[in-house]
Amino acid sequence: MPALPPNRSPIVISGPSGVGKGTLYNLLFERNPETFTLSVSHTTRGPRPGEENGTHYHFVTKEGFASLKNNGGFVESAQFGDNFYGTSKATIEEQTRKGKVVVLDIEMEGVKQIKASGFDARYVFIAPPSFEELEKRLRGRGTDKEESILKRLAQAKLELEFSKTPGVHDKIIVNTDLEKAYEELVGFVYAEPQ
Ligand SMILES: Nc1ncnc2c1ncn2[C@@H]1O[C@H](COP(=O)(O)OP(=O)(O)OP(=O)(O)O)[C@@H](O)[C@H]1O
Repeated sequence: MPALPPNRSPIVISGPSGVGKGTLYNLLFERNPETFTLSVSHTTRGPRPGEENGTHYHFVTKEGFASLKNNGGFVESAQFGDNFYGTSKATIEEQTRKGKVVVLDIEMEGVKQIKASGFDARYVFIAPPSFEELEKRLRGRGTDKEESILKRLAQAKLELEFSKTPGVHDKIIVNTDLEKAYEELVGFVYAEPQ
């Protein structure tokens, strides 16, 4: 595998919760540590124990966040509960300048925003082999309460529907077998620019 893919534009990975996005891109990082990096988001929520500013998130005040947003500094942003989250253009540009291919893990509304912003990226959707298998993975992961699992499954229906919109994603990978899905992702990421 060459050290750097010929196309270095950021990769936006989306797909329903529990489909295996994190599992897949973590393999990409583990196996190619010099090449890829996960985009670091901004958030107004406070750091949890062990979280470092600049590594897990850029922790900012609500005022700081609002000012960045008003200046068009985010390619996408969202509010969850009382907290704001966003992906800053400057952060991605800085990580790209350091020679890394930036991977972004973005949910559906964020993908719509990024696409609307005209941001130059490659869009990959990770799909489950079936809805039943998605539910099995979410339950098998053992990290979510029943209420959260039901919410994620309801949202998954919308995401799967959206993924059928022509022209939104450059690549759709069905994550049936993890190694095969990984190979497909690598094949796409290292492909020559069209
Ligand atoms: N191909 C696969 N076959 C079977 N299980 C898988 C496969 N890929 C991932 N999994 C498992 O599915 C579960 C969900 O994976 P993961 O946490 O990576 O999903 P995610 O899409 O990143 O979810 P979220 O958006 O909620 O962070 C994990 O327990 C993971 O080990």
